[in-house]
Amino acid sequence: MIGKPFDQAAPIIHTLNKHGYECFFVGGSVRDFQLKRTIGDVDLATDADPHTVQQLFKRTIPVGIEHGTILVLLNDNSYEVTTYRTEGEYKDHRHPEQVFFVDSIEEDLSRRDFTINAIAMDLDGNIIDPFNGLQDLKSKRIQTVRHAQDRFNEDALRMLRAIRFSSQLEFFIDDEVVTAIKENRSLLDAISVERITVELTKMFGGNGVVRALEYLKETNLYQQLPIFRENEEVFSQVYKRLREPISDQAVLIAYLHLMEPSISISTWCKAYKLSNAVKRKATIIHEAFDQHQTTGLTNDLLYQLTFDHIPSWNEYIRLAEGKSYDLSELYSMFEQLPIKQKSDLAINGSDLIRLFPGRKKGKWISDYLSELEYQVLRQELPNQKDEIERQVKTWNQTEQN
Ligand SMILES: Nc1ccn([C@@H]2O[C@H](COP(=O)(O)OP(=O)(O)OP(=O)(O)O)[C@@H](O)[C@H]2O)c(=O)n1
Repeated sequence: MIGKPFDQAAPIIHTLNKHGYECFFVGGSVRDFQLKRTIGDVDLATDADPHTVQQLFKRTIPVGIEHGTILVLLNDNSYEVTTYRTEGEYKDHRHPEQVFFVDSIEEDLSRRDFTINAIAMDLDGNIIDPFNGLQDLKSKRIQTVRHAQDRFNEDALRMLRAIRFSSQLEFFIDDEVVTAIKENRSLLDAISVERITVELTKMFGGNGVVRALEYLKETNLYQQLPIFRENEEVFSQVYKRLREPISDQAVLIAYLHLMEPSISISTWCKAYKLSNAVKRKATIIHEAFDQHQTTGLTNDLLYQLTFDHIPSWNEYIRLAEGKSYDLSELYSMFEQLPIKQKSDLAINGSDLIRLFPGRKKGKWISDYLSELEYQVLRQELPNQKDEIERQVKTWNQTEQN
């Protein structure tokens, strides 16, 4: 028994063991467990071949069967179960031409990127750690498994991953690794923008983002990144001014656009293949800034900022810091809001159902609640239960007439 996410996956290990196979937890979940961080996906490695894994479990999806990975569905969770493997020649610094299944967990661990990601753990919490990843976790060091140059030649994204982990975990990167990034940075050109975007998003959202920017500069890796590549000045602005993590993609894009207004939100979104939803949200945030600067926030924007579009006011305020708005004004605006989150509304879904016993549950409940939040936020309606109930009853009557 080592804790919830692992214990939930225990039946997979038990089943494989019962049939004579090994199976261990590997990768990020083991790393994060050792660091007492929140654990994301739990991945497993086994010596059973992918077809055996498919046969042993009722619900499976062959998500990456050619690389030995089967997704096993268990209760409400899913787990990647990958057969021990090494990777053959890489033809393009992205994908191994072929993978070879191997017999031991140690060999499997030896193909992984960093020592801190090359630790395996069993159900009792026993560790297999041939590359001293635990020691590196203690010394907060990012070091590749064996030679950095080889690791980056296999998958160039690992250069960005090193810097992303330095941000998320607030670790330093080993000198040999920094040098290898400097020397091999052009390999990143082979990597798809989508994969780069995933890493950059995690990097900018990490507590060590300032340190990550230092590494991007020291290694010149930023020169391989869309837009920064062609606009050195944009990178120097961000490098000089960004002091806090920004975890939301839209806030980040709005921020980058603020740094250099001549590069539009849609240019950023196109270059990093971000969705239209991110683009819309970034545009709203930007409008909020502009309006705030000239006329103060309108009620509509205030509503959007509070409930729909900004994950937290703190990020908005941080963004404003970059433009030196009067922050005390923003704070006091927030303090004065009659409701600061949805649950502050004096009425909830159950109250609405109780008010209209004959009415079937449905979308009308969330529609009513949204409209009420909006009116209360705009101070058109006081946040008092009796007043709100009176208002709702009038809507109901109008609908019935
Ligand atoms: N380019 C890569 C990507 C992944 N891995 C290995 O595959 C594991 C799982 O990768 P992934 O899920 O991408 O990252 P995590 O390390 O799990 O980190 P996170 O979940 O925080 O993104 C890593 O720990 C590492 O052992 C690797 O060696 N090289």
